[in-house]
Amino acid sequence: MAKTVIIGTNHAGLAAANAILDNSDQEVVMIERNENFSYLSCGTALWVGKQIDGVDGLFYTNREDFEAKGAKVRTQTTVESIDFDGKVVHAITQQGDKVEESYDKLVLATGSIPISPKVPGRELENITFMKKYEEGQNIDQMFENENVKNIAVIGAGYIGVEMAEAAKRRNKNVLLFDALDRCLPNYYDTWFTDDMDKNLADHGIELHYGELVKEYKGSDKVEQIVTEKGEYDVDLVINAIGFLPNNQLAKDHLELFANGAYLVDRHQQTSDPDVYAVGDCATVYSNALQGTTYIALASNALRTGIVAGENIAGNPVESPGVQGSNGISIFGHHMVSTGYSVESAAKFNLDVKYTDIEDTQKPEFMKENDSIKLRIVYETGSRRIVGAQMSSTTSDISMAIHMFSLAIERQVTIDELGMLDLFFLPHFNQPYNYINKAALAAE
Ligand SMILES: Cc1cc2nc3c(=O)[nH]c(=O)nc-3n(C[C@H](O)[C@H](O)[C@H](O)COP(=O)(O)OP(=O)(O)OC[C@H]3O[C@@H](n4cnc5c(N)ncnc54)[C@H](O)[C@@H]3O)c2cc1C
Ligand SMILES: NC(=O)C1=CN([C@@H]2O[C@H](COP(=O)(O)OP(=O)(O)OC[C@H]3O[C@@H](n4cnc5c(N)ncnc54)[C@H](O)[C@@H]3O)[C@@H](O)[C@H]2O)C=CC1
Repeated sequence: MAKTVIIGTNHAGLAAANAILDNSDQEVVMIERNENFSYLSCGTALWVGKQIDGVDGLFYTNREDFEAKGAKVRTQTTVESIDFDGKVVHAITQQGDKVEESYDKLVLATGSIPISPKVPGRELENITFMKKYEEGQNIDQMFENENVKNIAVIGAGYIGVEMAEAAKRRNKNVLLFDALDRCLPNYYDTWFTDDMDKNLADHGIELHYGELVKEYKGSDKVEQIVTEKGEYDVDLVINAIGFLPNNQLAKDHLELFANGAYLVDRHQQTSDPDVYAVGDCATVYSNALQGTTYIALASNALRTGIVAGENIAGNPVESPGVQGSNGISIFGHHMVSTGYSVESAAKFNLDVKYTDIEDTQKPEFMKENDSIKLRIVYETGSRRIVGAQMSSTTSDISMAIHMFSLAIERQVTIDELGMLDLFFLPHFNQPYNYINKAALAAE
């Protein structure tokens, strides 16, 4: 019987395991360093910000679910090395016992690692990342402590903005830092981030943009951070300046992308045909870019896991590629985006134009009505849609961004979108939907 070993059993590894176990009778061995399975870190800010009742719902499966399907599950076991010629994985348990597993196919699902700022004083206590469940527990306890008053969040990306909101909801003084001059610069244009920055400031979060941390000071625990512009008293620092792929085990054996991610094809196969890579440790194919890139998202982890698992199970499945669709909701202000913003398109050398609309969602006579901002980004020559960004106080916009994701995948042009049949009912939208209106107004 063919045997597959999966290293790392968070979202990507679990999706791959399910796909193999559900579609074949292969032997599957799952190896995971942590004790827990399937921690949805995306719910951390909701949990530590006390918007949901506790952490329990943030785990969606457990080892028993996989053992019931016939998998051998090794938790609290760390893979130390892989013999790619002999096809053997070498691991060590928490008790120090050496473990070996041979394989026919190997799935690398080792995820990502938060980037560590190389700043003096980084070894001090009360400086943390926010990725693992244990880090969430630690932050939750720190928030509970009344002596912990001042929180510095470094990086105003997705994790940083969400953690800033969570800390504020726990009545802390929050200082949010970013190297660039605004929040969420990787996902949205200024037209959107200006609103989010106002939202953050209106809720009492101190914004320190364009301000790099140079040093952490303190005796045992961090007490101050020093930037180019000043010195601030802090009791807790949360570092959130991005992820790097965790390529430790195979970086010397496999072909890598520019940032070190395992380079994979549309079947999730690496440069070694018996080795697949999925989730945050691997590249993705971007339909907006029409090329390979790196986007660390749980949604990508799940889909890439399924693709690898199906292929290993014997069903040749090709990934349709991704758009990097994402969303954020802070103090009731929702923003969603897919593909590229105008700024990020420039970084990837895409020549684009854009069309904007600011409108109410429904006809004016409707009582409950939210305003909506929409920007559609399209390629100058081909006119295919390569991105969209939306913001509103209604979460309905999330459904619209899904349509833009499909439009990018299917290479729909801005002109085709203008005449797209979008229904009208006052409860939902206007006779001329804002999407049609924006597309028709395109240059
Ligand atoms: C706070 C936070 C909020 C987020 N919110 C969202 C969101 O709202 N939406 C979204 O799409 N994405 C979100 N993300 C990103 C998302 O969590 C990641 O993209 C996703 O976890 C990637 O899944 P993965 O399985 O590829 O990797 P990981 O989740 O990194 O899991 C990798 C696993 O491999 C194990 N492992 C690594 N090396 C070894 C080894 N040598 N031996 C054994 N085991 C090993 C690790 O212990 C880990 O369990 C968020 C991330 C964070 C941190
Ligand atoms: N809602 C969602 O979909 C969420 C997704 N995620 C994903 O998890 C991954 C990691 O998230 P983040 O760490 O927030 O990365 P990020 O890429 O979203 O943001 C990192 C931020 O740090 C800033 N930065 C970089 N170096 C810096 C430095 N030295 N000093 C100060 N600022 C610096 C960048 O300008 C950027 O704004 C991302 O891929 C993200 O998309 C995370 C949370 C929520």
